[in-house]
Amino acid sequence: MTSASLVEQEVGAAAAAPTPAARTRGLRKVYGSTVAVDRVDLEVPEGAVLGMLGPNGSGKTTTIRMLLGLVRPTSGEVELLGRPMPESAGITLPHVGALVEGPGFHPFLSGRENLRRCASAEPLMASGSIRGAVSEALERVGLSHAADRRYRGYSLGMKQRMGLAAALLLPRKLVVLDEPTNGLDPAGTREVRKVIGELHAAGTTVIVSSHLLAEVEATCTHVAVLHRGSVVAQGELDELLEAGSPAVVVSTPDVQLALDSLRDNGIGARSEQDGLVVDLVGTTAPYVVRVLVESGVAVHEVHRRRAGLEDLFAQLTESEESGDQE
Ligand SMILES: Nc1ncnc2c1ncn2[C@@H]1O[C@H](COP(=O)(O)OP(=O)(O)OP(=O)(O)O)[C@@H](O)[C@H]1O
Repeated sequence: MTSASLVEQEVGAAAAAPTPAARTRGLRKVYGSTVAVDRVDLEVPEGAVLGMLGPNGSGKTTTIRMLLGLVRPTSGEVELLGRPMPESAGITLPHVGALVEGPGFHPFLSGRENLRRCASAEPLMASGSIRGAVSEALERVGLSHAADRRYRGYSLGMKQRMGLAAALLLPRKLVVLDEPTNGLDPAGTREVRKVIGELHAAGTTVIVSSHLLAEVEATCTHVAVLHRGSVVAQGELDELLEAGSPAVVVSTPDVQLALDSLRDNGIGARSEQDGLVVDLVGTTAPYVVRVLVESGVAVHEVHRRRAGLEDLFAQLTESEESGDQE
């Protein structure tokens, strides 16, 4: 291959690299003596559903606010849809739907009237589409029945649904939801899950912060775990779960014999509901099976155990002197 064609190939590869929907570099926010966010390098691929996880006070909301240009970083950079924030807010934000704390609806207007006001303020909304878009958004979040009641009388969950409806008024490239299931009943939580699934299917990138690990595990393709203002893990959910605490589950009637022989060989194991869980730290599955078989243990089945998000989260955030501000 000539050097010219090599250069062409490299240029082509660089041009083909997709721009992340959101990216931060060295993001930091300090409030007085509190470092709310520190050295955060976040990368949210286009089309991903990224779950932002972290204990209370770990910096999720502050990071989201900086992404949206609502809070100016002390230092570091934010790019949203390939453009710097907050400088490009005017161009970028019409393509971004956001549910963040305190959406500021008018208490004496109905839900429908409030959403009409939001819709008329949307630069990309054609005035002839407002009526239909508002009804559709109300329907999607399950608020149609209460649409003509005053916002003031809405419950916390209904107010949360209104915020979500405002984020969904238009097709967006990116939707950012800060704790969208806060205050919602189980039906509301299921609806949020459904909405996230629909957004994902339509190719919209979603960033969602949550305390509900099961929700994140069920809805997200990627996760970023924050701890004390810093990202301690991020990437594809499946890959992170594969990498976390490798173990195999062994089905055997000879549990005690198995535990004894593994212990004698320096291998960690414990009996759990679904079988004998053997840690693969410093050992391999074939070696474990050999030890068991040579000790006379009847091995009926062996399968790899994937760590749950809850285990991974605990490993990452319950460090030594973890003084989390719960
Ligand atoms: N406006 C502010 N002024 C002073 N301190 C702030 C401000 N906003 C956030 N903080 C502090 O920054 C840290 C991170 O807060 P943040 O709200 O980003 O965390 P979080 O992960 O969203 O928490 P939670 O899960 O409780 O909502 C906390 O110590 C918080 O007290």
